[in-house]
Amino acid sequence: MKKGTDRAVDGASKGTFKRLAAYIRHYKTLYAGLGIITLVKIGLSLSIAWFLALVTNAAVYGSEQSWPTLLMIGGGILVGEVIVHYADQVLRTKASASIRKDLREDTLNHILRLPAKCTDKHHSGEFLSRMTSDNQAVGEAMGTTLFGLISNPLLALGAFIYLLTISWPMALLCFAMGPVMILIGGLTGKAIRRSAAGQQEAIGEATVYLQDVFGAPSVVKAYGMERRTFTAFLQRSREIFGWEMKSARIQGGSASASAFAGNLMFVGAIVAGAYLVHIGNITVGSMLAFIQLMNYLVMPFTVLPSMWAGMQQGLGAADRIFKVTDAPAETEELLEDNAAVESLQELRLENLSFSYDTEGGNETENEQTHEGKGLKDVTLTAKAGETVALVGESGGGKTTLFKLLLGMYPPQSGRMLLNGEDARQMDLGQQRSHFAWVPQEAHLFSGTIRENIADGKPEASGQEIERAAKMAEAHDFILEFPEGFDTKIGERGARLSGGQRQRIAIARALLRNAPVLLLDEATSALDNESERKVQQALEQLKKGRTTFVIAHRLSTIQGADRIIVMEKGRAAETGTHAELMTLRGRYFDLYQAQLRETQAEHLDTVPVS
Ligand SMILES: Nc1ncnc2c1ncn2[C@@H]1O[C@H](COP(=O)(O)OP(=O)(O)OP(=O)(O)O)[C@@H](O)[C@H]1O
Repeated sequence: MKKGTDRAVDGASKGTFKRLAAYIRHYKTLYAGLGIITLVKIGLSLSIAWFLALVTNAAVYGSEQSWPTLLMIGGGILVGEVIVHYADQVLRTKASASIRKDLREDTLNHILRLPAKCTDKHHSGEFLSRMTSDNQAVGEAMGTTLFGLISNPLLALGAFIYLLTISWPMALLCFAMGPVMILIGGLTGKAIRRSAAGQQEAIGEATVYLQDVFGAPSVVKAYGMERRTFTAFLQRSREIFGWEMKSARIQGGSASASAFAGNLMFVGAIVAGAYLVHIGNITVGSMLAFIQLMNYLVMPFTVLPSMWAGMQQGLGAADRIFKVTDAPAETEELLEDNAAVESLQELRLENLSFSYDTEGGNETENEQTHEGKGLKDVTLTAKAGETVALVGESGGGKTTLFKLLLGMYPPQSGRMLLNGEDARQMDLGQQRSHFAWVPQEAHLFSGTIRENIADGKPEASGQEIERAAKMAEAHDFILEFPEGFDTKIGERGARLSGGQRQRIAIARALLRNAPVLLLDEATSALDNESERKVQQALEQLKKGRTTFVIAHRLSTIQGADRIIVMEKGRAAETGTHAELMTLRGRYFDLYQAQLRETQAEHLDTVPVS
């Protein structure tokens, strides 16, 4: 048993229930209706015992009730049962589904507003589990389980009161079995809760693992990872099985102990009832009613432990959901669609500094060990239409600079000025409306090509989308698909080539038409023809815009207005290609190294005749 699981179970507190009660309050009428139906259901159950006594006494002793009256009462009870069961089932499901819907929507609303510092740390599978299996568990707890927990004790109480009217010593004797049942439930309840939580955790881990595997089937195949993947999953699958068996054994033990106690009581009641009839203390009808009522008294105690476990499981799931929704969000509300601003004369960074380690909250430990994880004192100015190239070693901080420009992380010191206005004075949507970002991986969404391009500007007309596709050199290949712009591209664009995906991403950025373009160049991964097309598309995109480009091939950025060599988060060198070559520093070394590589490649490809 993992400690985390213990905490998750014990953490399912009154506070959690209070928070869920706030959701219930939105459906006061529905829950009040369900309360009434529960009472009617209990009344109907008890009336069956009463009816049993009436019919038996009519048969044995000939009572005042005529047979037609008895038939009408029986029919009435039956019709009532049908109506009440239907309403109960539908309304309980409605209650569950309503809570699940609200919670699901609130959870997504919050996840979408979480800052990058939080989303970077969590696996997307964890968020998915909160939205699906945990959501399901909470819904069940707040519907069927909650009303089961209310109606069963009420039914037992009703049966007890009725029993008192038949024979109070017997009623008290039966009720004395209650604590035995509660003891059995208490002994097993916690174990059931723990194994259920362990099971949920194991399922969560397996889901996260499978999500990674299913997300990259080609890598699994290319690296021959099938067996390893299968073996790794077997372990997880068997862990789930182990927890399930543990639950089954505990629940089996609990059920058989409860059944034994229940049967003992049942047999005892029949014998005692028969004796009371024999000595003329009660009628035969009362004895049958007594036996039926005893069922109502015993049954709740047998089902309550597993219902209580279900409630704890639901509260544990709610706790996990609330942990996500309690994480501070970066905005109060979901941002509006942030249409791009029209122009930007100047973007200026002044001594911008940022560290992932201090952002994570463990500054002292990491300050010496992870020097350079972030940005330090970056200062630069980019005017409208200028191109600033970021080059340098892997891990130098180039992507981090993009993240800060986009407001994914706040700078810890220094500032960013957009047309002289401090970005800290703007809301995040406003800040982001200055940028169009072409990430290294295209990050397309399932849906059609049209929908993906339109993500750049949701209200764009068909013509605008086609124009963007033409400028991005994507129009021709799009029309080669039978369904053209309405082609579904598959999960993350699986039906497109790498170059095609990038050109769609470029078309998306073109359509956005923002004054600053952030380009994480990934052309090195493409073949020459694709690269040429993507480069052409990029040239279109850069026209008239301020462009920040992360360049891996120095040959593509020689015309840049400014080249910045990033090293350990600092701008180690800044200048034009010519200036930096004259400087004979890091850029010069990088350039020479790439030149040698290119020449070696060229020599390798010259045919030997
Ligand atoms: N979310 C994160 N949390 C903690 N550290 C991070 C995070 N993202 C990046 N880093 C670290 O910050 C440093 C700078 O990373 P960054 O992605 O900016 O480098 P880069 O210059 O873009 O590298 P590359 O050229 O390889 O893409 C690296 O040491 C990296 O490990």
